[in-house]
Amino acid sequence: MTDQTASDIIVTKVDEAPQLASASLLPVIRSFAAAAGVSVGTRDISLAGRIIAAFPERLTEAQRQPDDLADLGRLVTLPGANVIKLPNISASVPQLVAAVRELQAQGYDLPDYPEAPATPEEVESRRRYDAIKGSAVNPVLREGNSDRRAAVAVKNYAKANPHSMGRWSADCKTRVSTMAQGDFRSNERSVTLTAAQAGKARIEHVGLDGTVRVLKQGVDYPAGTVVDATFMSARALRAFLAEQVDATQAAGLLFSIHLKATMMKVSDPIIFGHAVKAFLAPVFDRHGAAMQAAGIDANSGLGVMLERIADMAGGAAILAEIEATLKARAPLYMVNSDRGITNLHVPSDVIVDASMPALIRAGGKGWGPDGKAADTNCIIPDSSYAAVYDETIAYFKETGALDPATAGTVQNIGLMAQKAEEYGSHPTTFEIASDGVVRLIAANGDVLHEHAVEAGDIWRAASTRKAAIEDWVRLAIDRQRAEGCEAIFWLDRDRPHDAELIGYVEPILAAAGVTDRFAVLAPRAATRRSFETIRKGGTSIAITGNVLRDYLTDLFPILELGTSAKMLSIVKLMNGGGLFETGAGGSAPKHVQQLVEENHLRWDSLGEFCALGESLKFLGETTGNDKARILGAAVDVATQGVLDHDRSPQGKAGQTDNRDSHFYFALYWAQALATQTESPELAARFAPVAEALAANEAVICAELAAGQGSPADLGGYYHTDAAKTVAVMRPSATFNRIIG
Ligand SMILES: NC(=O)C1=CN([C@@H]2O[C@H](COP(=O)(O)OP(=O)(O)OC[C@H]3O[C@@H](n4cnc5c(N)ncnc54)[C@H](OP(=O)(O)O)[C@@H]3O)[C@@H](O)[C@H]2O)C=CC1
Ligand SMILES: O=C(O)CCC(=O)C(=O)O
Ligand SMILES: [Mg+2]
Repeated sequence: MTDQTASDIIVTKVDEAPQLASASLLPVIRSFAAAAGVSVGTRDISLAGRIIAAFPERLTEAQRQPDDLADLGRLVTLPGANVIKLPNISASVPQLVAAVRELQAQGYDLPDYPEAPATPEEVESRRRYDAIKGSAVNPVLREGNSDRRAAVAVKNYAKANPHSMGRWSADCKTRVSTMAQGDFRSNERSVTLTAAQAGKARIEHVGLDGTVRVLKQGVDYPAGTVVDATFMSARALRAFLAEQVDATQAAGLLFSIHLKATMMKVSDPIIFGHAVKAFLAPVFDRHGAAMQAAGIDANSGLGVMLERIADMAGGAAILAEIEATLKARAPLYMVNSDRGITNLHVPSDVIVDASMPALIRAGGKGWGPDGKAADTNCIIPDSSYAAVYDETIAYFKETGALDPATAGTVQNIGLMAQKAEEYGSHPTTFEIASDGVVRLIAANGDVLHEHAVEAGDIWRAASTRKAAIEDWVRLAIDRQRAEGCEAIFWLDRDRPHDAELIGYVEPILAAAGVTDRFAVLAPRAATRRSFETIRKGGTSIAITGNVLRDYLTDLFPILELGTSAKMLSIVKLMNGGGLFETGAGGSAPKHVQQLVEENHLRWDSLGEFCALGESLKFLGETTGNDKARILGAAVDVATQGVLDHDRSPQGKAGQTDNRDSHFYFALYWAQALATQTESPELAARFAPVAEALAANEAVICAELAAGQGSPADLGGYYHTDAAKTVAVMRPSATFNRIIG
């Protein structure tokens, strides 16, 4: 087989809830896979693992870890790649700092995260930490476009067992507020590169006095690349936010801001910082300079700010002013009202793809400081995609909530490969230092884009490669052919970038003779059409760019299935391999908190089961290992069994949890293998396993339940203690013995 460095399948080691779940599930997978001669390796892409790998020279031999992310980034470009990717933390600065502190406390001699690097050593540490920050993993691994949908069994289960939905009342005042001018959408320019313009481009800033400063050079754009440039005007953003602070209060709504500070790791923390400053404007007017001198950065959020101010001379007075300002303003949308954590505390606590659907599912309600649900002003500064949520809310106000018992489904084909579009733009995003002009200049000297900018503006270039676009359209054609249903390219002819994409899409559809099977609609119209289709029980394929891939694969699943954790998420790698993502959601920090408090893990591994089935079947196809294929088909049966018998985790201690669901998954998997007839050898091997698991069900369940209800010790959060984690996640000696 190809170079997977000796393993047939690689499973990523990640963070938080999915990592805890892996501690229980991976031994089952390894044990079963061995029967088909399939080896399952791991690569550590956790936040802690990536931090450790970045500072080998400061660590002991025993502490050091190789750079597994770099290794995986190489693997996914090989034809034989077969990777199961679990969700990992895309760290905001407060998360990164917390992880570093935890590792330091465990004896790792890591440098502090330098907020304001001064010495050459600090500049170097900051450079290494910046590479770890934000969404640093997904763009590296996603060497292909994405196909996310609910497996038929999962969708049918959701219809038969509909989750709760909040009610929409006609007088609901919840709304989306977005900028009308000066934002990324309004300033966008786009061009498709000619062969003459291909090569290494550069980005430069020309000051008002004519001084030229190169912001970035050697940006490699092959011919046919769609190259965009745009900027968010800081002046327009400040005016917009100030207006929203007042308008929210006048309308009697909760103030909320929804960004993607993780994936958009350069631009969105800055925008978040502007929101913190706008909300606390009186405090920043009076103490802004003093706070800045004390190294306080609003971009990291109110949480860190409050800690730091408490340490400042005269801090108590500033804290009192913050409290008074918060009282005088509109109430804030809360992350955790019991603990007083607001929307403005941490930039990565409210992430638009998950936060907006949760609010919409709740009937347009957010949580206020009083712990009660209330109508909310949802501020999404950039208007590029805000219309999707605005239209969704308008639609539900008109028609009432979606009924998951009868709703159809929206699948997604997402343009993601080769760091496509905005989600690949971090290295070419800049907070502008002074007024002037920013130019993007092609290798041949052509000025591709030019913008007059002011200090503080956020300028960025994004690119989308021809090969990635063509692959995406082909994937859409295949998917539409397989489903025979409505298929919509969510592209806006009036948006410069989308117009360039349409320039690719339409000729490819025409050449394939399938033009009539596809519609091209701007996001607002596509949103309405898709909801109308699924309300009638139909299926629609949303063919979208990278950002809408992310947003829609939480929005529709959360409304249709109650969660995006159950999504099938396949990335056909462009060089022939397969990347199987688990679910479409994140790493659920709230679940870890619950495990630590009461030893109940409500993480649902259904996404992992779906990914595992696909990965094994793919391995069977690509290597001719028929047993792997049979193992994969049996995974699908087991997944169905977990659903049919209601063995998915539930919310409260004492109910079925993640570990219980893994036992039942193993039981049904073994039974499916024991009863299949294609491989008598596998049947013979698994018959006694199935028998032993079934015979010991009561004992195993009792052993799994024994610790529930009391606190669990993992020996860490970002870097848990391996032995303690195993003890917590594999508490059934009987189950372990049978699997082992
Ligand atoms: N692919 C990736 O690598 C991704 C990583 N992330 C990262 O994840 C972290 C958290 O992001 P956040 O936006 O809070 O989103 P999450 O998806 O982690 O959490 C939102 C909520 O979704 C529910 N949920 C998600 N997954 C599951 C599951 N498998 N089983 C049961 N419920 C689930 C939980 O609801 P409830 O609490 O009601 O049970 C959870 O609180 C961030 O660090 C972010 O960067 C985010 C998205 C994708
Ligand atoms: O990489 C990230 O930060 C988040 C990815 C994500 O939300 C998604 O792919 O749906
Ligand atoms: Mg997402």
